[in-house]
Amino acid sequence: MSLGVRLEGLSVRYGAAPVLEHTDLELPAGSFTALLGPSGCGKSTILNLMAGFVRPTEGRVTAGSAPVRGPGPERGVVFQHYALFPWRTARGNVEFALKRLGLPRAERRRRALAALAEVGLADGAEKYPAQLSGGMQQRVALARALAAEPEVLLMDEPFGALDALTRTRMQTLLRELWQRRGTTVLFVTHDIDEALALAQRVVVLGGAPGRVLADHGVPGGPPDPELRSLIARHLGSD
Ligand SMILES: Nc1ncnc2c1ncn2[C@@H]1O[C@H](COP(=O)(O)OP(=O)(O)OP(=O)(O)O)[C@@H](O)[C@H]1O
Repeated sequence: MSLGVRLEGLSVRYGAAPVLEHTDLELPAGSFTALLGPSGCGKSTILNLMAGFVRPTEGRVTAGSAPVRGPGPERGVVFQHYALFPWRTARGNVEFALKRLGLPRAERRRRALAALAEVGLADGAEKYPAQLSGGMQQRVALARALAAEPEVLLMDEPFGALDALTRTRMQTLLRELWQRRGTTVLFVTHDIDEALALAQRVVVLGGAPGRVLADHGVPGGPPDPELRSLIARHLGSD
């Protein structure tokens, strides 16, 4: 199941300076969009608006046909820093996140174990975060988001702290999860190659206040160097 998300006429100010002004962005249900842009242009703000953590100064955020008024279990979030409870096991961390859904204990356990297996961490379920590598901890954070069976997955530089090999593995895992589940994905990254490897569409945000500078579909198949250099030009990093 998946849900489309739409930002319409969005303006956000933290204090006096606008971060976003009259921004529109739509994520069609089931799509995989990467959001690229220089530091401070408002990428996380867009993700946080969709997550319901930030309220717009002006404009509307909707998920499906419902206005977004705060966080909700249909919108899962994964950050760069996994924010796991060190005193809970991997399974305990995932189960704890399911408490707010009001599920019975046995169902929480079943879902936690299934989500950990889905991210390839069945064997690490009883380990504590300190016993897991960074990549494994990020798998737990991903399982925590997936266990609630979200229709939208909002990911803010989730692989930014991982080494190159682990990062590639996590990208493959995420692509498979998306193909299997059909969840709508927004993936914020600084890395053009990561955006092109993962997404069906790359949106480039820039300027102050931030706005959409470019919006490109990504054809499947081998990487397209022309598209890469076009996006790099929009980013000003060519
Ligand atoms: N809670 C806040 N209070 C005040 N200013 C904020 C707040 N959150 C973000 N900002 C400012 O809003 C601007 C956009 O921030 P945002 O985190 O959305 O950008 P970003 O593109 O995600 O940056 P980065 O790539 O560095 O994470 C920045 O100038 C930032 O300093």
